[in-house]
Amino acid sequence: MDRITEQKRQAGEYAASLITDGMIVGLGTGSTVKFFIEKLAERINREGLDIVGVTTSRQTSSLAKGWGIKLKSVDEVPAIDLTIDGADEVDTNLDGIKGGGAALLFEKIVALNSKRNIWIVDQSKYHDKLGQFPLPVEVVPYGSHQLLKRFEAADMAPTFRRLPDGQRLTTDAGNYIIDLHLAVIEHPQALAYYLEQTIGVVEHGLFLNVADAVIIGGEKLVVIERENIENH
Ligand SMILES: O=C[C@H](O)[C@H](O)[C@H](O)COP(=O)(O)O
Repeated sequence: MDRITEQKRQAGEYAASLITDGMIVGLGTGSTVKFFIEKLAERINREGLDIVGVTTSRQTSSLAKGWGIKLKSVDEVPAIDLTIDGADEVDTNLDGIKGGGAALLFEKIVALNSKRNIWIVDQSKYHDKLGQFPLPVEVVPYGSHQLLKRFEAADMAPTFRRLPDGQRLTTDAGNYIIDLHLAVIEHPQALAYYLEQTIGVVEHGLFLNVADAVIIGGEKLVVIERENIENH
């Protein structure tokens, strides 16, 4: 296992130790969450925990089902106690970019219906400012080429997310993803507002003020709580 994968495993497995009996748990998407789900399934079987999972993608649903985790949709539960999810980039305010796995829309819906959100990442994703990771924007297919031209005109270096065969990727909700190659995002709130006002944009990958804590794998595991951040 390479260093990054090992850090993902470490963060994911630690997150599984935070789940307690009776919880309704949001299950994020991605390679880090995979370690969390595997460890959680192990605990459910070994300790007989009564856990209900709420998934954020088809990929996670099939993974969790494979491990025998009981699942409900976000609309079938009163609220989610805790969601564990990955992130593509996290800054020192615990704001983040998500959607590298194209699951941003359902991830945001699950996150906003969760009492608490914890992200699990490896060290390479923790930066002073966001933007090194291209910002995913989920868009309605109709008019999406016009939207791409609009982002081009705004110097946002947009590209349609494509599958290896060159076809445009379609999300679980049937939309396209446009990735914005911004290099650095100086004003995340303003950018989020601009995208939210843009017709045709369904959702964007800026998750601002969402994570309550971030677990960073590494030689020494680091847990950063939002309430302990200076400018919180
Ligand atoms: O759409 C995908 C999600 O936002 C993932 O949580 C994110 O891409 C991180 O994935 P990974 O743990 O595979 O790096």
